[in-house]
Amino acid sequence: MGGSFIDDDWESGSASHRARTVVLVGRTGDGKSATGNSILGRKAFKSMNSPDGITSTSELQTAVLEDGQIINVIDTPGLFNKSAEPQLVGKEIVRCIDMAKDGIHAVLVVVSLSSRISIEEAATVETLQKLFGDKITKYMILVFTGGDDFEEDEVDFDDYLSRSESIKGMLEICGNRWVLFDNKTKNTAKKAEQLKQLLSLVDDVDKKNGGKPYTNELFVEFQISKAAAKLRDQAKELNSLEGYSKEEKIEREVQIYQSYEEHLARSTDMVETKLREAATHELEQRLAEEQDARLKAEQTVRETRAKSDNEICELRQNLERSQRVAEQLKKFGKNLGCHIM
Ligand SMILES: Nc1nc2c(ncn2[C@@H]2O[C@H](COP(=O)(O)OP(=O)(O)OP(=O)(O)O)[C@@H](O)[C@H]2O)c(=O)[nH]1
Repeated sequence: MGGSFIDDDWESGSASHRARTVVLVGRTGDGKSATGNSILGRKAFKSMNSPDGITSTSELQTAVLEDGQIINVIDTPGLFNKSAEPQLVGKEIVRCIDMAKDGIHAVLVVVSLSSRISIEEAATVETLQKLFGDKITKYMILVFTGGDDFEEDEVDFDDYLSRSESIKGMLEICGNRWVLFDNKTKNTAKKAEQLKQLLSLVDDVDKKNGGKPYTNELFVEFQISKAAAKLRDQAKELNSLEGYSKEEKIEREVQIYQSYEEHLARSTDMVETKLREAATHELEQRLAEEQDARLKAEQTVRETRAKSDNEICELRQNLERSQRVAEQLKKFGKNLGCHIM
């Protein structure tokens, strides 16, 4: 795991040499690790091509780009897969926050074009929004992987984007910031161009957010737990301090350790609670949609039944009318002396 490389230029706002941290999120297998490797210019993250390629825990890697910019890239497991356990997701998010330390400059939502873009991809964006608030959407950039497949099929990409309701929804949330990536290309000019486009979007995000990376109360809570961790480490030095009894040193060490554990547990609890709220909200929303659909279906059945009742009634009236006419005709025929069936 690397660190965050904030240097002196950071405060003065010089974009050229300050470190920026981007986080890759998305469904398992959508190309997060491959995109991370394209950004870093080396095979730093294991991609699915390798036998143990499924990312199981978040990882940070750093690169110095050609123009001297330092970029920290955090690769994450499929945090928002439907099967993901909230408890594990909570721990992973806390781990990410630990790695991002000073905040996140952009959230790269990776979406593969080779699989059908589904509700699950849209859910990634929505869950992030529910978990971290609307503010996070100002940092989001959609990265579509599988650009090579698109070129082969000669499909117009803008047209493709406008045809999918899921994509349109995601684009709207992400402020229409997107880039198409081909992680398979060997063409150096193409590699450089797609990276340039992505970094330019990161620049836009940075400017729009006044150069402030994303942080929230979780980061604050985590910073406190980090401070407590520092104290815990310092506690080891207590032994060398003069003027304290052995009991006092042990008591202080226990206090410091507990403080660290409590803050860490609080950060994890906060994430878990938020995740559960998001899941409950989603469930409630789905139930409401289902109820709505059921009510509409019942209404349609009622209307259809009422319509058919009317039709039956009308048919019956027509039949009675025809019978009456037939009776009259019969009488009329008798009067005339001919036989009508
Ligand atoms: N053709 C093509 N394949 C890609 C592209 N990007 C990624 N892939 C492939 O998609 C598969 C999944 O890529 P990964 O980078 O491992 O996906 P991931 O999202 O990191 O998956 P996890 O680590 O399991 O969460 C691999 O076989 C990649 O080679 C791309 O732009 N084009």
